[in-house]
Amino acid sequence: MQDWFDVFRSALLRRGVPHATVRQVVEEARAHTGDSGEPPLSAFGGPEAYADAVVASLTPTDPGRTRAPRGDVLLRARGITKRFGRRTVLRDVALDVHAGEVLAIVGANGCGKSTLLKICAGMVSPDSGTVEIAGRVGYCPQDGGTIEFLTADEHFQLVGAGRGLGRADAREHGRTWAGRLDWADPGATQARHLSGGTRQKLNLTMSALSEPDVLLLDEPYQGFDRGTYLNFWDLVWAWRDRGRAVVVVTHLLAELDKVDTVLTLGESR
Ligand SMILES: Nc1ncnc2c1ncn2[C@@H]1O[C@H](COP(=O)(O)OP(=O)(O)OP(=O)(O)O)[C@@H](O)[C@H]1O
Repeated sequence: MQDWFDVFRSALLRRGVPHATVRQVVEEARAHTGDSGEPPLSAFGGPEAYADAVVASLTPTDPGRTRAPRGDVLLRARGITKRFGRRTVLRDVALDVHAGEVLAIVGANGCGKSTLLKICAGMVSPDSGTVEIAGRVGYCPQDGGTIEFLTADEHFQLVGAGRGLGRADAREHGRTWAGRLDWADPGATQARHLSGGTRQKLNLTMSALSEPDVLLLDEPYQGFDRGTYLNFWDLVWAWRDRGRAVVVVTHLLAELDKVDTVLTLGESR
């Protein structure tokens, strides 16, 4: 039987996608399934339909399409350079994200997407450059971020305390956000017993719970089933419509029609 990625590659070439782009898209799809362990058929659906979605996302969107009006810049980064040892991962990167804007960071594996997000979140220091944030920041990591022996409710209480919520209020807010991600009963299960996708729901719920002005999301949908994945984008658009600035690191080029702005690392914006 032909490999899913071979069929996908042929489907993209048949649709006239340039070879270099096909290579990048296939590599990114492979990386996504490699990271999540999910088979490509369940992650992306059929290769022909996914090729259609990728082609649609690569086609310039209708400029008349309605977008929420943009407000002030809530996240501004300038001259961000980061080296690990002798390798320069980020060189002079600049970024503006406005209130009411969703920006995607894309690029090849290892180009520094997660590093840039951590620098914006204040978790990693750049070698040079500045980050200015207006308001509160929420950060959802690609993995980790939960505490093994705490229950979901205890996570909500911990994060809620940071914004002055009492325990009961924090639990209620957390459960409401979890419900929007199809997670009906977060309650008393310790994080170590949650599936990978449910841990990501916990991470995302904690990011939302702090009611941030700027949301930094590092491939937050790993392990989500299709319904939760769609709910995730509804949430992102609801945040945008409420004037939040949202940054999503993604491997999936078919998502790019869901965002307002794309920053491709390694190229100018
Ligand atoms: N703490 C660290 N120490 C040394 N090298 C690091 C560290 N963090 C990241 N790197 C390296 O920096 C490069 C960029 O990593 P980063 O995780 O930011 O890339 P990415 O674009 O998010 O990758 P992916 O698409 O695979 O998630 C990689 O080569 C990685 O190995």
